[in-house]
Amino acid sequence: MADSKPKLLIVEDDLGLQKQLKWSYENFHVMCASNREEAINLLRSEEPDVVTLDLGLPPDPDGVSEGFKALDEMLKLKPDTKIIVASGHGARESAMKAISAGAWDFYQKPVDIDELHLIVKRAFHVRELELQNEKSMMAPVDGELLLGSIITAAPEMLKIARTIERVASTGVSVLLLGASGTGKELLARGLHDSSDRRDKPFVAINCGAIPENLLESELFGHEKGAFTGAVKTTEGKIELADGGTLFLDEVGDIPLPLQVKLLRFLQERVIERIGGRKGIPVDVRVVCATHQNLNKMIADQTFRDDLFYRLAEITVNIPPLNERTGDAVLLAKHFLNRFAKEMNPGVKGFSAAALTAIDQWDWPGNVRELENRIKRAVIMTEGKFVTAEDLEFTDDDEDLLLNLKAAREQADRRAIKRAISRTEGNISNAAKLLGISRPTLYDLLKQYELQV
Ligand SMILES: Nc1ncnc2c1ncn2[C@@H]1O[C@H](COP(=O)(O)OP(=O)(O)OP(=O)(O)O)[C@@H](O)[C@H]1O
Repeated sequence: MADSKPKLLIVEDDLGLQKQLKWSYENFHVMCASNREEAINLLRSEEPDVVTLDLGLPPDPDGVSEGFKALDEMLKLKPDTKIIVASGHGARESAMKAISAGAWDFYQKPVDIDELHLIVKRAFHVRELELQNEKSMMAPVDGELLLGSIITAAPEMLKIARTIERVASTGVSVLLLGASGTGKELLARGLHDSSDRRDKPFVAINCGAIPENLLESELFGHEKGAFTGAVKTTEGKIELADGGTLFLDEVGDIPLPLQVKLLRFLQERVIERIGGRKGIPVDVRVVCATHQNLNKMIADQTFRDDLFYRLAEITVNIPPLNERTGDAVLLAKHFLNRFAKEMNPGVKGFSAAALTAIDQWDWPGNVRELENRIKRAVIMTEGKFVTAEDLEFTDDDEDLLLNLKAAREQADRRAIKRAISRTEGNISNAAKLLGISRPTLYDLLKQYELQV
């Protein structure tokens, strides 16, 4: 009968110990090998996820050469196998060497069955997380792709996408309101791509990034010789968008005199280049965005209300990333997938702690911040899994944690990590430093998915 229990391979030449170990693992499908050859055969045929490996195997039972050969061969055959090596008393050096050769963990002989049990269970647990992570990385995100390129599963965003789709083929002007990095430009492009103007240009201009004295020429263009430096006639963004969509980002930054000129264009649909004498008819759909409060600007008379009504026939409020349930993690996986493919193919996913941190972070810079953090982490990480440290969440951000439980967890994690690094990975001493028992420390390591 097929056994669906996780598979554990015990490589041990002491048959008495082999039997004793076999009996102690009821929850796993245990198989045993007494030498390297048997071990490799079982690895090939059974593909166990976790292996415990005694380094002292025949024909070199008192040395470590045969054990290291077995370790190397197994990792070459199946690199994701979690191999836990046993080292003789005082053989810390070979244990370290094994870790640097790719072993997952080590334990010291004589065997403490309970301790080994915890190490084995943790290895299975991590392997399972890796598998889940890999599976979700492979899953296509198309189901969550809206308007061609917007990734979301949050009901608020689904509603926005539906609104945009619905207004896309009408001619109405759309104003997108949202903080920086929330995806305003992406939505504007989505609107263009869903409209019947999709085969014509989509032209974006960030009105806040262009000095006031150049903005008019950027928008309306200029004739040769219109001003010093105007060496040739240049079309403005409005003209370049003819037939298509013009995206005016940070529209609240347009100075008042230019607001008048823009309003005139929207009424008459004709532009005049700077220094030009003839009107040029232009057919564009205008989509605007801003992070500013235009109603307040209207009250302060820094934004014209007649222009506002022209630009904002429909207003869409885009929520910040931290108000879109589940989206931070969804987007993080998407970006990791993309950047890993482009820049660091060895990266397979996030550690569980990193995912928790992503979920809890406030994301003041919204999707742009998320994208940048993930990109940096994928480039910098040294392992297969991006950790919370790789993402550079700093200490001052504690107050952004979700609740007291999360704050306690973070404090626990820090104290445990510190104790472990101070005792150079010695669990017994780390437990003493922390004033807890060794099994409690193992439980915590498991609970927080920390690696020694
Ligand atoms: N839902 C999303 N799915 C995938 N990528 C996204 C999403 N939202 C934003 N992005 C990406 O995040 C980055 C920032 O988005 P975008 O430039 O559209 O934001 P914005 O609100 O226009 O920012 P700003 O106001 O600062 O100009 C872009 O690289 C964009 O592709």
